[in-house]
Amino acid sequence: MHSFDRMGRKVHYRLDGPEDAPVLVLSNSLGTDLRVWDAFLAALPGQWRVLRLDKPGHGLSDAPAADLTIAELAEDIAALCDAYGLRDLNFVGLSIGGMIGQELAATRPDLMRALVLMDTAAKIGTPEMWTTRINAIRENGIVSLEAAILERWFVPAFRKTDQFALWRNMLIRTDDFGYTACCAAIAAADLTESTRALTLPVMAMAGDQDGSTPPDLVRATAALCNAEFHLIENAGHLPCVEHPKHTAELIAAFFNRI
Ligand SMILES: O=C(O)CC1=CCC(=O)O1
Repeated sequence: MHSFDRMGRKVHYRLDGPEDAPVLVLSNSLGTDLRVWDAFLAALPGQWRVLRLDKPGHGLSDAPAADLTIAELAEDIAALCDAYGLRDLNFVGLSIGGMIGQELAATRPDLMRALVLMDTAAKIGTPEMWTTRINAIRENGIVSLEAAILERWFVPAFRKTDQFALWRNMLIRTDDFGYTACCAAIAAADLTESTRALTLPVMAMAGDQDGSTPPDLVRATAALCNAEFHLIENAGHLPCVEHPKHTAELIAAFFNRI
């Protein structure tokens, strides 16, 4: 368990695996912490030096003092990579984590080797949609939206498993301000032009039942940067949780092939 200081707030991160292994960076979605990758990592073929971190107000990281931007969230990762001398990143970004990956690929191409966009897009939703969500959370807390969020995250069969209650706990224990600060970052971001200009290898995937970033939205972002696209069947917004083995094998094969 480690932390580093960024603009007066502590960022929780983990760096695991052999120092000489290829570097894998895993960037989480809104309302999840770095445990969203646990089953995926257990199923991942090969050896990797794995960096994971909690966004502000998520997991064990301090909440931010103000709204965030995707650029600031990307700088958190870049600062950590610079501090450790991590280069040639194989980056997997889930949802807002994928926006952070697109931003990093555009602004710090010296760091990046390849990018996987998991259930994400160059632009997610509309500013009005995010403002509605932010206001609802400010008034009534994240608990007031949990049912709708969890329906987008998981398919009905997964919502009947024992695990489901634990993922719900992760979501509702997210700091309300940390969550809305990240919503504000998504609301303000349109990465279409910078993603269109990317030249690194990109693979995209989406759960067939993802209610947050539906397959057609992810396909459209994949088309911007000539990414191959994979549809994950019987999956919602978090296919690394619902199908850890399948997604881990697809991603390892991509990083090993390019
Ligand atoms: O709709 C949700 O809550 C899921 C989501 C959208 C962006 C993100 O990171 O997660």
